[in-house]
Amino acid sequence: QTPFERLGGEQGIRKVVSDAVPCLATDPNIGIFFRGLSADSLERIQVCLTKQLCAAAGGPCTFPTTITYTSPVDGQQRTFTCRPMRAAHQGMVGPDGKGIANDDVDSFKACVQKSMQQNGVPADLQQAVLNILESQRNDVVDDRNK
Ligand code: HEM
Repeated sequence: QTPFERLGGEQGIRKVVSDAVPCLATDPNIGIFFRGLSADSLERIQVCLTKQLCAAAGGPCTFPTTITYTSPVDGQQRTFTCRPMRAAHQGMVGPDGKGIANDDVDSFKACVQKSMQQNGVPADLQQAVLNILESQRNDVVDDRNK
């Protein structure tokens, strides 16, 4: 079985991603970034992150890719092209005027891990997913914070 299959396919991954959102939105470190997002942006991130984890875990997805998602605002279908991690995260400005820092990535990973624990994902599989996230640290952390 691939990690993708063990995670319960795209549906299982989406569940883990969705269940991480309350943690992301209330995290003292990075919550402010997520609370400011429109409902549409929040939905897009979830679909894009699901596709990315699907691809990296051996599933039948590609990333970056164009997604179709249902807008939580009006229920209409929209398309959006998920960007590469560097393009999506560099230059973001938080309340302190700075971009994403190393400990922000730690907080992000902690929220995804908490969600995996809640969803009963086995420890070795949790580690595999965390490794996928970790491998993108350099693209996600703002160059100004290095
Ligand atoms: C390894 C860690 C991370 C991964 C894999 C990841 C993944 C993603 C993905 C797939 C998207 C959507 C791409 C797109 O908009 O085209 C996204 C967007 C975003 N990410 Fe991350 N992310 C990570 C870390 C972080 C951290 C630490 C923050 C902290 C604030 C963050 C904040 C955001 C925000 C605010 C957006 C929305 C950007 C927008 O709508 O313009 N991400 N992320």
